[in-house]
Amino acid sequence: MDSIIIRGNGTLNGAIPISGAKNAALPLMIASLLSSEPLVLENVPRLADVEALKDILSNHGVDYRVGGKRPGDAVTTGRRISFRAETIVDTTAPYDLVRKMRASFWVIGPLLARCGEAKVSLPGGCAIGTRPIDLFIESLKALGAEIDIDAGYVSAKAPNGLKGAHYTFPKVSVGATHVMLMAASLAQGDTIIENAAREPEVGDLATCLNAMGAKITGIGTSTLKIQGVTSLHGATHPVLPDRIETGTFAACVAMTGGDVMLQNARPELLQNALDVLKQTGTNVEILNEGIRVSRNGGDIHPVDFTTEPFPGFPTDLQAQYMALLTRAKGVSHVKETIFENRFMHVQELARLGADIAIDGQMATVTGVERLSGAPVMATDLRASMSLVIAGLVADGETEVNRVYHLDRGFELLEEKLSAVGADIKRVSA
Ligand SMILES: CC(=O)N[C@H]1[C@@H](OP(=O)(O)OP(=O)(O)OC[C@H]2O[C@@H](n3ccc(=O)[nH]c3=O)[C@H](O)[C@@H]2O)O[C@H](CO)[C@@H](O)[C@@H]1O
Ligand SMILES: C=C(OP(=O)(O)O)C(=O)O
Repeated sequence: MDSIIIRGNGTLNGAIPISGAKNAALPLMIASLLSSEPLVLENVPRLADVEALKDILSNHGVDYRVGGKRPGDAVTTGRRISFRAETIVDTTAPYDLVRKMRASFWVIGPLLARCGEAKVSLPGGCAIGTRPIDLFIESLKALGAEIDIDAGYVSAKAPNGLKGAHYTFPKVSVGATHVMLMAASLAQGDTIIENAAREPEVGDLATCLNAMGAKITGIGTSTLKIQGVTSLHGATHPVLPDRIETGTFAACVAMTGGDVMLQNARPELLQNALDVLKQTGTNVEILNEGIRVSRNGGDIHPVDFTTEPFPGFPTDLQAQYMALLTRAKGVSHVKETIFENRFMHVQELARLGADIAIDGQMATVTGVERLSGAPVMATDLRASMSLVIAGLVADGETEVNRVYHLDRGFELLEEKLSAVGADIKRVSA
């Protein structure tokens, strides 16, 4: 099995191109199930999750073609992929395919809306909490679906089509909002979704659906209004830049010091996280080309933050920022409110010399003078990345195992970090 070897070796300098967002690309790809015409996505990142979803969509009858980048496109890493679901050949998403990735469960929305039925295995995904599906079930029932859960599968039926409804989510859910948006786009009549997730990836999906002929208003707010239409057509849509990758590389530079331009990054997608970064003493400059992050010596200041739904601090950056704070001059507090089990990186950061105490949802991070390299492994994607960040300044060699987690969500990780001066390489055992 591959591992990543990092040697702490000083500052990072240069430029890193930001890829298309994993968490936008996945629901956009799933939206291709809603139309018999091609949905062309640009700037699709090369990630294990994208590959896994291609297999799942193929099983339903989606034909995909990978094209080159657009002429003149500044992004060198993304791809243009055309997805076409001319006919849906199978409305079942089997366990073997769905277990690899949580988002694959979301096919339930478009399959149900287009075919009147779907049978989807209960999902897998990052081991960060129990991750129930009650909000999906309740919101689809509000649209008139009949739902049955048996033998690890959710079977949904709407033989006479879905009907528009007024539904208020009792809790903000990104995935359940994606699914309800897709389902309501092809429902009869109007739907109002209240307490919808406002994450930029939800807005990206809604914008793409509108380009396909959907009628969605309120994009970017917590109230989405959808006028159902009878069919959707093809469209071309660029995947949003990855705000989590942006925040992650920003944390790398804050950790090592140096000066890096995050090309194509968009500050409005992670304002809260950039504000927290500034409080650590890191410079953040917004330029036409992207976001420039620099820190020239001096201490990392301690800071307190709490994860919250957008526009709050994203849970998907919690582990990476915690890694940064392990080297702060003083005590920081990190509160995780989205997932109940998202401190799995703490134990591994401790192996590198970090001083972190956990009490329920709160982690107290006491900065240390020095981290020292060791073999480590994490149980999820962002946790793995926190170990890479710590490894960038640790003395000696840090070996991060279970690299398949990183491959789910960080495109060309070693290439991008090596290009700005990090000593990082992948080795096969
Ligand atoms: C592929 C993708 O985009 N994944 C992101 C998505 O995950 P995902 O869409 O799975 O996360 P949700 O927003 O649904 O989860 C938020 C909270 O709601 C709870 N919940 C969710 C659904 C449900 O039916 N019942 C319920 O109780 C979850 O357990 C969690 O506590 O948003 C998360 C929160 O920003 C991110 O960390 C993930 O990276
Ligand atoms: C938690 C994540 O992904 P997933 O929802 O696919 O598990 C993530 O991207 O950090």
